[in-house]
Amino acid sequence: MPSPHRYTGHHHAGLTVGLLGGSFNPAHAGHRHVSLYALKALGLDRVWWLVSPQNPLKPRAGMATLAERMAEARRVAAHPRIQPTDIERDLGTTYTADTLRRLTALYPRTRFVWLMGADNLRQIPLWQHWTRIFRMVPVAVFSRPTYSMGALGGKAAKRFGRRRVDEHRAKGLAGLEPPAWVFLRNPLHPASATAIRRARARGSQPL
Ligand SMILES: Nc1ncnc2c1ncn2[C@@H]1O[C@H](COP(=O)(O)OP(=O)(O)OP(=O)(O)O)[C@@H](O)[C@H]1O
Ligand SMILES: O=C(O)c1ccc[n+]([C@@H]2O[C@H](COP(=O)([O-])O)[C@@H](O)[C@H]2O)c1
Repeated sequence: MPSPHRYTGHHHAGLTVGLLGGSFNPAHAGHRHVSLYALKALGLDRVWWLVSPQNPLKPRAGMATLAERMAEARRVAAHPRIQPTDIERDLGTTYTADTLRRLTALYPRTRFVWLMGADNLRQIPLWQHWTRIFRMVPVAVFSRPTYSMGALGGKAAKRFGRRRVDEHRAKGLAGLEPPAWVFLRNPLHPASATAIRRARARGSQPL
């Protein structure tokens, strides 16, 4: 199957696509776990893993090449509906607000949902034009060990508090007018890329 960005808009007519942006340095079972949960809970047709050329807030040191991260993401995804893509490289975007503006223009009939872990809900007020992200597409946030409480008490959750929908409406989220977001009570998954990098540096398995 070709990578998603080589499709043209009309092939995507009517599809509902979750976008999981990340450094994927490296991809791990946690990414796969939340993607499978999102496919089901949100009724998505696809999840695209947007393997970021470079997170604007993360150091370049220790970042594997995009080609290496893509290759590992393909191995880890191993599911026909989970599609790693380096489309941000082709679009020339690193800021999520820019990526979403370009994707929604390129695929006008596709319904996109932005997916992220609770750590990023906490951090998103530091992203460029972050409120535009909430105004462009519905957002689904995954529970993640240690982060969920802090995220729900954070600035983004408060700012868009009145636009939060209950999880029992998660299936309809993609069809709601943004801003609309849901906090998913998915089973927790402990994997983290930081832990994997540390373990690899020590030559051991992550705990
Ligand atoms: N175990 C997990 N549970 C829930 N969400 C996760 C999990 N791992 C990653 N995510 C989410 O997936 C997206 C991409 O994650 P990313 O590639 O940054 O991995 P990471 O493990 O958070 O990396 P790092 O430790 O380097 O920050 C982010 O929105 C992140 O919150
Ligand atoms: O737009 C921004 O300013 C911005 C700042 C930090 C992170 N992001 C995006 O957030 C997603 C998660 O990044 P990461 O590195 O935590 O996996 C990824 O798609 C990044 O491009 C975006």
